[in-house]
Amino acid sequence: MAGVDYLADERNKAEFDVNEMKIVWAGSRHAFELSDRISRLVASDPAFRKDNRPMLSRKELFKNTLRKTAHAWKRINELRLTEEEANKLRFYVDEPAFADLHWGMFVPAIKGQGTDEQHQKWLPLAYKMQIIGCYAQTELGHGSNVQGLETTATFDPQTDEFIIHSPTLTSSKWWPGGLGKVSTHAVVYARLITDGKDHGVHGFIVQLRSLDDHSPLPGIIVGDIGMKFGNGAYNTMDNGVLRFDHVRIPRNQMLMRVSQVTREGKYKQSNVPRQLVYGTMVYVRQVIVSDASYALSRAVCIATRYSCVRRQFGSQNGGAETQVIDYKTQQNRLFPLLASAYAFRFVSEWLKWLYTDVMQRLQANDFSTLPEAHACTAGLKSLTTSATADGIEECRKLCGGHGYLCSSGLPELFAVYVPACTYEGDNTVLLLQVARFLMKTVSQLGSGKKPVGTISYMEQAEHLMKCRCEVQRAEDWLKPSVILEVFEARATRMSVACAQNLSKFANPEEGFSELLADLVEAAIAHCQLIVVSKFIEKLRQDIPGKGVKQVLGMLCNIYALHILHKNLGDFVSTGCITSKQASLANEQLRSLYSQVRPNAVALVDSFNYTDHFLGSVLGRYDGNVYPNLYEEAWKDPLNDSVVPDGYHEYIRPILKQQLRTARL
Ligand SMILES: CC/C=C\C/C=C\C/C=C\CCCC(=O)SCCNC(=O)CCNC(=O)[C@H](O)C(C)(C)COP(=O)(O)OP(=O)(O)OC[C@H]1O[C@@H](n2cnc3c(N)ncnc32)[C@H](O)[C@@H]1OP(=O)(O)O
Ligand SMILES: Cc1cc2nc3c(=O)[nH]c(=O)nc-3n(C[C@H](O)[C@H](O)[C@H](O)COP(=O)(O)OP(=O)(O)OC[C@H]3O[C@@H](n4cnc5c(N)ncnc54)[C@H](O)[C@@H]3O)c2cc1C
Repeated sequence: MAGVDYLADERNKAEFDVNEMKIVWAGSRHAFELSDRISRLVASDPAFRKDNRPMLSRKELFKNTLRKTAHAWKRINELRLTEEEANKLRFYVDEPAFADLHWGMFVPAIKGQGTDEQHQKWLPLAYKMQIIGCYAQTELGHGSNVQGLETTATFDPQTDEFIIHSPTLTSSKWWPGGLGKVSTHAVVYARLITDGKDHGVHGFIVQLRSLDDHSPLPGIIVGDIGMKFGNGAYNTMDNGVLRFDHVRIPRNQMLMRVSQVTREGKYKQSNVPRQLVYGTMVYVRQVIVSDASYALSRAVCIATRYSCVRRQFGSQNGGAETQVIDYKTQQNRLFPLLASAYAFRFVSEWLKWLYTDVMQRLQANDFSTLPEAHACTAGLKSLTTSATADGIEECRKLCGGHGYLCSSGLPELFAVYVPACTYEGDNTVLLLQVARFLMKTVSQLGSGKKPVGTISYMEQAEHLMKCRCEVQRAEDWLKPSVILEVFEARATRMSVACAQNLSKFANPEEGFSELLADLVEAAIAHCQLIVVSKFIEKLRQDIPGKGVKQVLGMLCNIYALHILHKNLGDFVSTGCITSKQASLANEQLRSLYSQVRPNAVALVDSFNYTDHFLGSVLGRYDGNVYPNLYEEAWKDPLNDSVVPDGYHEYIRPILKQQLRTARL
């Protein structure tokens, strides 16, 4: 029945103003209106259809992506979209493509590491897509260890050129998105060698393919690295392999903001930290945190709506069965994910602010906040992508058997999302960067150097090492000051314990290696504290709209108490809380689930996702799941004929043979 809203009752239960919540989720009224307009534009354009993706072969899939990307670019130009609008359009098209890397990494790498002159030359070409670029850093033999890259860029003073070379098989560039079949150019990371001296890894703009016929330039071998996890999914992207055989580029194609090579071949470093060479990664990690909130919210939206539609058991006198969302087990799995989606949204807003602030400081040669920005982007990228990948899979299970169908949208979402735990820095490797930052901070306590920003809580280390949680009743867990102190105490105690254990080793690096697992846990505790504290900070702001702040308060408490519940070992073993207080936290959590329950559908409606973007029969806005699921099944190519291809070759002979055997 078209037009019936099967979730209307759920929507009527909401205790807050959904329209105001949509604005909170989007970040501002402007952001909401823009996002709403662009999502509808994409959803109404048949060229952006995506429901056939799992059925396509790799070649068809890739060509389809090329077609969509070209169409998107056409629309962006026809409609004269701003950069913000164009980014949203690509987001709602929802198909990983070479353009993500062009806009997301190639352009930012040139902007961040290029000189003014290089900006003038390359950015206009890139902005008009007259060249298409990728970010070629990872190699077959090294990804995490950037300092271990092998590709060389050797300066030739005779010709004023660099010679880019892949000396070994393991030095082949391997993974860059957009490289395999599309990019005309790349920012290539290679060891800079002048006068026989190795100056470490630097970025170079290298042309890979002819701008006339797209063939690889002399000395370049380039191709796609092959099928990846899942059908459809990330296979729309041409992750590539690239080898150089003494390819020459002009000297002015080394990105020279951080360091320069003169005409004479002299290596000079600007008065900026060498880590700025890694600046594009910091930028993208911050974007990835924001994307985590979108990916998780999408899965949660599907699982929440479907959990209201789906009924199992509990029928009384022939009445309706129980909606599965009313089972406390379902709530205990789903509502923390709903809360996490909101928590990640708010922490990513803050991270974007932090990143912008660091960039402004860099312009003024103030590098003081760079280490914190690195630790926060690395740690939050790791925390949010791991939680999101696990959360999407949990949402699939929350949808029972139907969640396993591609038409649920969840298998593809998981397959597309899960590499986020690896790309832009393996999540464990990134947490170890946070751990280094924490150990450095602890070692400086009492030295007069004040910990600032997200680590400023360590200034109270003396208090946090011995404080006792004051919770006596379940409601005490609703006090933000109580939650903050407990999370700060846990993070401090775990870091200090690691530092104390490290100090027992004569060689600190050996100690670090031995304690890696504990260090990762301390880093997670610190990152979880950041997420909790930014949620609490958000709630201190003026948030208009009936009931909006109240329901966000519930989500904030669910996020914090669920983390506490899942990590009780940490909280109890460090003496931050007692086991009695742990059970009071659990009691409060159950009560919060009951409070959130009537608001669940409205909370996912607040994401304002179109059915096109969700791409899920189970998550449809109108909740009309069964007829559509039924109809969807018949669209499968296997159902094109009643008797399948292969019947005569393979099924019939078996059946006949069985008949003969039966007669014997
Ligand atoms: C708009 C849309 C955007 C994009 C589209 C989104 C998604 C597209 C999909 C996929 C894109 C994926 C792209 C990629 O994967 S690109 C490749 C990414 N590769 C990595 O992330 C590699 C990870 N490894 C590293 O980053 C580094 O090797 C390292 C682990 C950080 C170690 O570096 P190293 O030089 O050896 O440093 P250390 O000796 O450990 O530290 C020295 C010193 O430097 C500090 N440091 C390290 N990194 C940074 C940084 N980025 N910024 C600032 N400072 C940094 C470190 O803390 C240490 O400081 P000390 O004070 O302790 O000396
Ligand atoms: C879909 C996708 C897209 C990508 N796009 C790009 C791109 O556009 N451009 C680009 O340059 N690269 C890209 N990459 C590469 C990506 O950045 C790397 O794969 C990533 O940085 C991880 O590095 P690795 O593969 O070397 O992992 P490895 O470092 O080999 O990790 C293997 C295991 O070793 C562990 N490990 C490694 N080092 C340590 C350590 N020091 N301590 C403890 N444990 C450790 C890791 O935790 C992991 O479990 C992409 C990758 C994927 C999957």
